[in-house]
Amino acid sequence: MHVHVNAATSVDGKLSTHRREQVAISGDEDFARVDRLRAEVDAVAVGVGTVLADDPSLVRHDESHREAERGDLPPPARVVVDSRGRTPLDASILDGGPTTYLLAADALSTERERALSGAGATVLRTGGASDSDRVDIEAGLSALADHGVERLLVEGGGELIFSLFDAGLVDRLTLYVGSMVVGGRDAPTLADGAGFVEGFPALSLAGVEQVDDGVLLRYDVP
Ligand SMILES: NC(=O)c1ccc[n+]([C@@H]2O[C@H](COP(=O)([O-])OP(=O)(O)OC[C@H]3O[C@@H](n4cnc5c(N)ncnc54)[C@H](OP(=O)(O)O)[C@@H]3O)[C@@H](O)[C@H]2O)c1
Ligand SMILES: Nc1nc(=O)c(N)c(NC[C@H](O)[C@H](O)[C@H](O)COP(=O)(O)O)[nH]1
Repeated sequence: MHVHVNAATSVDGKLSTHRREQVAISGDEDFARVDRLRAEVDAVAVGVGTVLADDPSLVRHDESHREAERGDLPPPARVVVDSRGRTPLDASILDGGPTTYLLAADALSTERERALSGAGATVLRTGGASDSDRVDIEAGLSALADHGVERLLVEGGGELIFSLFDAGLVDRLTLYVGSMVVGGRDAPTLADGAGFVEGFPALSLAGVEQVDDGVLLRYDVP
């Protein structure tokens, strides 16, 4: 599976405020670029932290490119990495649009699984990671591959992005750096989790361009 991570940070590397409230870091041009990226993939994923903070729908907003970019392909599926089923039953991601896969661990109760399935989620239990109750991310991506997902766009947040780097599963990173300072030692950053102390993932810079009043950085991950 090809995994493309896309996110937007402030110049000080923050994804949002210390209150974990969504900040529009991208401008119109960058949000339109993300919309086009969604057209190139089979599924768009976030962690449940992002669902709880931002309530994204992860659908394409501008369908005008769809014919040229996706042909007859169905709209991209949505994915939430959500060990215990914390996704609210009325979340926008469960709006009855494209398929929404919920990658869950053993910590998901059968009662909550039933409720989420009833609300429209396709629950894929992938077991727990060996060191936590969380979703085993490698097993989760394999389960998605079994459902035909070959190209995955991950839109955050920092916990999920760290786990993907930690597991060596990121193929490409596009990072929009908006010209603002958010600050806050507890504000989410591009890669949170436990952090690395050695074996830092090395990226290969593949492009730099100005978008809106910020900078778009493109990296390949060798
Ligand atoms: N600027 C941007 O581009 C951007 C993009 C996205 C989000 N955001 C911001 O980022 C914040 C949310 O980020 P976040 O880091 O808190 O949340 P996140 O990465 O979206 O979700 C993290 C949660 O996913 C679940 N999870 C399950 N298995 C996991 C695994 N193997 N690895 C990592 N997580 C796993 C965990 O909850 P359980 O243990 O309950 O399963 C974990 O707490 C919000 O403030 C949002 O506004 C900004
Ligand atoms: N590219 C980008 N720039 C930002 O400034 C920002 N705050 C996000 N945040 C990611 C957000 O949490 C969601 O993943 C979707 O970008 C919103 O999804 P909708 O289109 O509302 O469904 N993403």
